[in-house]
Amino acid sequence: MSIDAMRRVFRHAPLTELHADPLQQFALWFTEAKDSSPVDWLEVNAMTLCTQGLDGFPQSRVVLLKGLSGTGLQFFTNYDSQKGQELAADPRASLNFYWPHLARQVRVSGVVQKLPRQDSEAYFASRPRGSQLGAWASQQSAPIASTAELEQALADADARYPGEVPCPPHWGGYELAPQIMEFWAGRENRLHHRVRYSHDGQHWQQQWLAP
Ligand SMILES: Cc1cc2nc3c(=O)[nH]c(=O)nc-3n(C[C@H](O)[C@H](O)[C@H](O)COP(=O)(O)O)c2cc1C
Ligand SMILES: Cc1ncc(COP(=O)(O)O)c(C=O)c1O
Repeated sequence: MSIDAMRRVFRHAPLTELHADPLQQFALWFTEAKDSSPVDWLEVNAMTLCTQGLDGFPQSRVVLLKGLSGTGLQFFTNYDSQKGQELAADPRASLNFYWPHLARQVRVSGVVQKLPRQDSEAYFASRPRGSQLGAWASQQSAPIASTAELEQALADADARYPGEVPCPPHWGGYELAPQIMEFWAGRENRLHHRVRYSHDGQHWQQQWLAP
């Protein structure tokens, strides 16, 4: 099939009975996405994180949602990475989830803050040893001469930490506290349902948008 002929007709559930709190609405949709996933390789917690590049160009990449609190969405990364440097310069960011099996999209924008150190350390301690060593071995986003360099750095970290692997100081989590969240449900004739929540400083307001 040619690229231009590729399209799906969405016949999924309409948007109804939205929770007053968008993070609670998100939790409901996330559970549905997880529980209805048709294949085990679909990472329903994968989300596109968009930041403002230091040169002004938007930058995006996929990260994994690793926690949901009453105040925001959490992910973990290298604080010295490109995204880490961008978030240090401008903490405003957006997240996007697309769950194709439900024809649902969630769009979030807000401000990130680093998680408390003990939360990052606790999450790091739960990761497999190989991933922990990888966090020491990789200066994420820095140029490298070859992948052999990475393998050597992994072996060095393995030798340095024969027991427990500590959380690198440059590694940890962020929480994005939403200011705007949009819930999108794919519908027939491209007349999708969209509801945008925005926070007026005190309350969440809901607004339907044209698709
Ligand atoms: C499915 C998937 C999940 C990923 N999850 C993470 C993650 O949680 N944290 C992370 O640092 N990188 C993750 N990555 C790698 C990032 O997409 C990205 O390549 C890396 O963080 C470097 O981005 P940066 O140079 O913009 O900082 C993931 C990639 C994919 C495809
Ligand atoms: C480089 C990197 N860091 C962190 C993560 C977050 O996931 P985990 O903590 O499960 O490895 C990922 C996931 O793909 C990743 O690629």
